[in-house]
Amino acid sequence: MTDDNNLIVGIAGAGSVAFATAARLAERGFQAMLWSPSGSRTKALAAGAELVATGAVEGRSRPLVADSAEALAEKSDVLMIVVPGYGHKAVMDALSPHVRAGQPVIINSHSSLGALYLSDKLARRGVEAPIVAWGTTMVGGRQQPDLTHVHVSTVRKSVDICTVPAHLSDDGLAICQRLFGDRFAVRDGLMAISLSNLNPQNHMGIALGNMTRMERGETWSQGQNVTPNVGRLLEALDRERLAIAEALGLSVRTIFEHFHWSFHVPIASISEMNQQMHANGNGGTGPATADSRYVTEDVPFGLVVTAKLGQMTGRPATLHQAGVDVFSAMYGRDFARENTLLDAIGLDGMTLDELQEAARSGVLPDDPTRTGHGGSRVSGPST
Ligand SMILES: NC(=O)C1=CN([C@@H]2O[C@H](COP(=O)(O)OP(=O)(O)OC[C@H]3O[C@@H](n4cnc5c(N)ncnc54)[C@H](OP(=O)(O)O)[C@@H]3O)[C@@H](O)[C@H]2O)C=CC1
Ligand SMILES: CC(C)(CO)C(=O)C(=O)O
Repeated sequence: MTDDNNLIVGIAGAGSVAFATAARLAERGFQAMLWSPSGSRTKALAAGAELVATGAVEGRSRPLVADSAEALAEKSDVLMIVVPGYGHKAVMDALSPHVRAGQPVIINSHSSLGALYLSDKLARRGVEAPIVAWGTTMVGGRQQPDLTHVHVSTVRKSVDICTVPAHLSDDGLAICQRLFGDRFAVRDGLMAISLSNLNPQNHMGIALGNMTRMERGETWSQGQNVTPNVGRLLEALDRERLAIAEALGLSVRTIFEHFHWSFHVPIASISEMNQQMHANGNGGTGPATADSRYVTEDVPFGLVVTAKLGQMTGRPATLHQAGVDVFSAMYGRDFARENTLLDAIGLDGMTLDELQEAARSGVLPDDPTRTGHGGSRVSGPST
């Protein structure tokens, strides 16, 4: 790997978090390179415009732009996948033929056991690389319509991570700390990280409580509208997630820790913490459309997974499942069928033991019926 000043971090994605991450990397002295499938959001940057960051990260930088997934992988020392869950499979399919042995890939943030899909694809090429799954993003933010400006709402104090395969954990942690500093909590593997993304449960309560605002395109404060009843729903959803983690013997962050570490407010009830964020000017703005990733990403790629893990561990997540059913009825869609990653890894055909072993090794059990099954695995990783 090259010196810090020459280290290139290739970001697959060009949305809010991709821009905010590029700005944060520049602030820390690293060169970011962006690529996204359509290329539409990187046109201004490719034409020479500076990326301007305001808020929790302030500064101007010049991220490079790659014109293909192949170029991004070839020119980068480290890769980051920074698109919503519904884009993970497509981006992993585009990148995986080009990932080199040992080249770290950070999934920012991890969704739906996607690290397993990617690592199994690499194993089939005989390639082994540290795939680092993050429970949430390091930075939050909103891309502005001119596509040269990002408002960064927060730099989190702590992000939960794990590495697949597990024996590369030290490498995974080292690259994260080198890029972003000492802001990581290593959790006990991919099952823990899969239970550490709180956005699906939080966005479920927020979207249910404010659906008419979203549908009518209103501008509304998200934090202020985590009212006592919405806050209690979020806390109840959290207890379901924690019960699954407990059944698996795993320690994961609580919703109280999440808001404390992410938004720097003292621990209180979830409604009170959100009111404090609002008072601090950091409560965020809720979605102004029903076509929001709070539902279209978080229901199929978040709630569905937690509900399945609840079934597998004998700790039914009835509120999470109710969320899947209620949003499916509201939207006239079957969100349970929209998760392409779970089909591709064949989760429905796996036992809990098989899933836990795959989460450690990064290799899926052989199953020719799986949609992502891509032929024989090459034996032994290449170097
Ligand atoms: N924004 C925030 O503050 C936070 C975000 N997150 C999470 O971070 C992740 C990224 O969020 P954010 O940056 O806000 O999302 P955006 O909607 O801004 O991401 C847009 C990017 O995703 C790409 N994309 C969208 N759909 C697809 C698809 N089907 N296939 C391939 N690529 C696709 C777009 O490609 P193209 O450029 O081609 O249009 C674009 O580059 C999400 O998982 C989100 O839940 C978590 C916490 C906070
Ligand atoms: C809903 C909220 C504020 C908390 O999960 C979030 O979106 C985040 O952590 O970025």
